This record gives sequence, C-alpha cells and structure tokens, in this order.
Amino acid sequence: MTRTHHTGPAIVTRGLTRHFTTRKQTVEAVRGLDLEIGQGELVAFLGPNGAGKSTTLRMLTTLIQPTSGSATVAGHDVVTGQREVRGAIGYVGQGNGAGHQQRGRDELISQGRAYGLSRTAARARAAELVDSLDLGAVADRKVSTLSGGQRRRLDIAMGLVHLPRVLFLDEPSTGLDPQNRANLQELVRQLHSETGSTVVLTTHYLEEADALADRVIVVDHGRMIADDTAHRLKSGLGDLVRLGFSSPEAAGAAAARASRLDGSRVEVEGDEVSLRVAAGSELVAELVGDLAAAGVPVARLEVRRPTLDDVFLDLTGRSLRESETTDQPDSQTASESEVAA
Ligand SMILES: Nc1ncnc2c1ncn2[C@@H]1O[C@H](COP(=O)(O)OP(=O)(O)OP(=O)(O)O)[C@@H](O)[C@H]1O
Repeated sequence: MTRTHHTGPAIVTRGLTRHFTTRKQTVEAVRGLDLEIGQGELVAFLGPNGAGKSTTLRMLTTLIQPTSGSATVAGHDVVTGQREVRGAIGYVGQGNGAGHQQRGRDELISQGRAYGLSRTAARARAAELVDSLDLGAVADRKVSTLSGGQRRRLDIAMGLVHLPRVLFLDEPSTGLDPQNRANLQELVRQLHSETGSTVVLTTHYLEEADALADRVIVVDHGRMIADDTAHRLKSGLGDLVRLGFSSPEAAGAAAARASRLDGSRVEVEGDEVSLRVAAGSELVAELVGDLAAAGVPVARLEVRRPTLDDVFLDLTGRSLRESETTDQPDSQTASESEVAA
C-alpha cells in the first residue's frame, strides 16, 4: 500500500477544550491545549487518571467534538474534515475493538474492506500485518482465545491496516504484564522507525513514556504542564542528593554550607539534608570534602538521577504514582448520551 503526504505538522491544536456536562456537574476534561506535533514524531501524553489524555485523543480522532478551540490532524480539521482525518489516522482505543468470535485474520480483512480496500488487497494487507507483527501463530484463532498481549498486538494491527500517517494508541500497554509491556513497547518503536508514521500514545506508566517517546507531554487536570524530551525534563531538575548526618544539628550546619552551592535547592528533615544540584556527582564530592573539613562529616550519601515522577512532583507538588491511586476520575461512568459538547 502507498499513502499520500501533506506537508506541515501532523497535529496542531489551538485552545482545544472539552467540557462534559452531566446532571450533577461540568467536568473541564481538557482546558485550552495548544500543541504542535511534527510528522514522524513519537509523542507520549503522560498524566494521572482523569488528566484528560483520552479525551484529547478522542477529539483528535474525531470520536467527540471539542467544546471550543480547534485541531487539525494530517492537515484536516477534526470537525469540518472528519472523513479526511479518519482516512489518515489509525486509532487503537483502550477497549479491545476486535470482535470475539472471528479469527484475527478475518478481523483484519474486514477492517481493510471498511477502509475501501478490495477483497484481494485486504487479504494481502492482512497477511503483511500478520507477518510484520508476528501474529502468525495466532491469526487463525478466534479472538476470544487470545491472551491480553496477543489481543493488544492484534488491536495495533487493526489500527495499521490502512497505513495511517498518524497512529493514536490509547494506553496501549495497560493491563499487560511487564514482559508483554516490554514486547509491545519494542513493537511500537519498531513500527515507528519502519513506517515513519507519527505516533501519539497516552500512558500513565512513567517508564513507558521515558523509554519510548522522543517527546513527553505531561498533562494534569486538563492542562499541559510540560512538553519536552524526557531527558531534558529530567536534567532540568538536576541530580537529587541525600546526605545523612549524626544529628539534626549537624544536618542544619551542613544545609547552611550546601545552600552556598550554585543553583542548589536544599531541604532539611531530621538528620537528613536533601538537595538538588546540576551535575550532582561532581559537586557532591567537593561538598563532602568541604563538610568533613568543617567538622560535619557525612554519614550516609545517595545521589540519584531524577525520574519523570520527580518532574511531575516538581511541577504539581504531588507524585504521579500517588495521584494514580488518589485522583479517581469524577464521572467516568457517565454515558455519552448524558454528555453535552
Ligand atoms: N463521557 C464522559 N462524561 C463525563 N465525564 C467524562 C467523560 N469522559 C471523560 N470524562 C471526565 O473527563 C476527565 C478526563 O478524563 P479522561 O478519560 O480524558 O482522562 P485520562 O487522562 O485519559 O484518564 P485515564 O488515564 O484514567 O484514562 C475525567 O474527570 C473524566 O471523568
């Protein structure tokens, strides 16, 4: 199969906003998102439950309309150019889209037919996908008999049938065990490098965003709070250094000296001093020597590179891992019929 290209960014959003109105309340799921994603980028939307990741994806894939603002995907407006957008994208949602009683291969062929391929072309495309996604051993089994990981691979194959220019994956590895999650990440990476498609995925797995994406867009409460490479987001924080002392007094004295370091942020808790410094390891060696000379020897020492969770904590004052368990979506069960754009 071949595909046509447009020039310009793969995705542009301007003030993209979506509210949901239920009987009880209005939820501002996405609040004024301004975004530009270039062709061929691999981007992760990272954020806790209820942050607005799926809602953003659902607007970009034309499943729901924005309340206000605008978005184009592959050069087409998501409202006025719905058909064109749908022709240009692949979407793998959170639920498994494939029917249960059909064989995987037949699902792929039906999907190809739905996208306008002839029967012969649809068969050929299905065979190609079975081969490239390593589905040979399972393609001729009923979907209902597949494992979670196999089914997820089939879902992705479904999203790729028409060689989409932009592939959206909504939490592709949720519910998979670590081995299958790693396999799936490898598959996404491989697909991205082989097809050159733009790939946008949502995740609440920090490690996934970190390992997979060229660019990480962190969202919280419907807003974008950071947008950069994982590496730059983390290195912007500096290294995290924890020093232990023999007493709180010694820790206080050490903190006073440590705060003289350029750009450091120092906190004291009991007999421990935590600080963040750029290029932590080198400065720490100096600091430890300096403290020993000043009669405040360091008893324990830990230098840690920041994680994306530290970035989230720095931006929001709470940990992404904690907000996973505490931020329950307010009205996840509300049905679409209750919803007003
Ligand atoms: N159909 C709907 N009706 C009412 N509220 C909704 C609807 N869909 C989403 N919401 C609300 O919008 C907010 C954002 O939800 P969304 O599903 O976009 O978050 P998310 O970041 O994808 O979360 P998760 O990681 O749990 O999938 C949540 O408060 C959610 O309850």
